[in-house]
Amino acid sequence: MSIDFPHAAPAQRLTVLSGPSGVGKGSVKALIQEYYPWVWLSVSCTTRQPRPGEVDGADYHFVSTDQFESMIAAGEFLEWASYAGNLYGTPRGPVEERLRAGLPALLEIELQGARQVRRSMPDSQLVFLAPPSWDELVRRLTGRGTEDAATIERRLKAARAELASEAEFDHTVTNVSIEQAASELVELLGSPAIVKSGAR
Ligand SMILES: Nc1ncnc2c1ncn2[C@@H]1O[C@H](COP(=O)(O)OP(=O)(O)OP(=O)(O)O)[C@@H](O)[C@H]1O
Ligand SMILES: Nc1nc2c(ncn2[C@@H]2O[C@H](COP(=O)(O)O)[C@@H](O)[C@H]2O)c(=O)[nH]1
Repeated sequence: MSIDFPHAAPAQRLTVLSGPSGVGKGSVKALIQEYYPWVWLSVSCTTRQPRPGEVDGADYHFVSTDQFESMIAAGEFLEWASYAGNLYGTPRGPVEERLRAGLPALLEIELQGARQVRRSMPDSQLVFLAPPSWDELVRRLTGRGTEDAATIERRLKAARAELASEAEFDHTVTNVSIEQAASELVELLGSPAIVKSGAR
């Protein structure tokens, strides 16, 4: 069944969540998946090795560098970037399908990718997830315990540039608590779209 109200939800647009490594993007995303299941999240491709507990196809599509490069050549990415020694990209098809159906979509990506989306889809809204302080960011990134010292150093170097880019974003959400940040982000996504037939 398809319902067409005269004042149906406006055409949905893409929302991009970005912010420095360790700020809590993944944590906010996980809470949104659990408590706001109507929010659709893109699953990225990456050449990085899975962390313990990460599931292929759910957290990421873990691919080889050859596979990733073939996807670039075939134009399969909406955006992609090299970040801290690995490649990351958003598969174009699922996002475009979602937006064509008039449903909101959320990407969690780093700064270079956010800039590409801004250029190719100027209608998208860019949300910056900020840490309460630099010291807290360092604490979160090191406390996660998933990267070695050299990788943490690389990510903190990138974080300085990412923090300096905040003014390029449409909105800032400060991640004081995961629940508060998730709720502010969901507010920015707008109310759940009217679900059309066949779309979830
Ligand atoms: N509001 C918060 N308060 C305290 N700790 C937090 C908060 N948000 C996230 N954390 C913790 O900070 C660490 C980093 O969080 P997370 O992995 O979600 O960051 P990220 O932005 O996704 O990082 P990356 O970009 O490197 O993947 C985790 O150990 C997480 O539990
Ligand atoms: N440009 C893109 N960046 C992405 C994508 N998927 C994730 N990311 C970002 O990469 C870093 C590192 O992630 P991690 O899981 O290795 O810690 C982080 O900032 C992610 O937001 C993507 O498809 N494109």
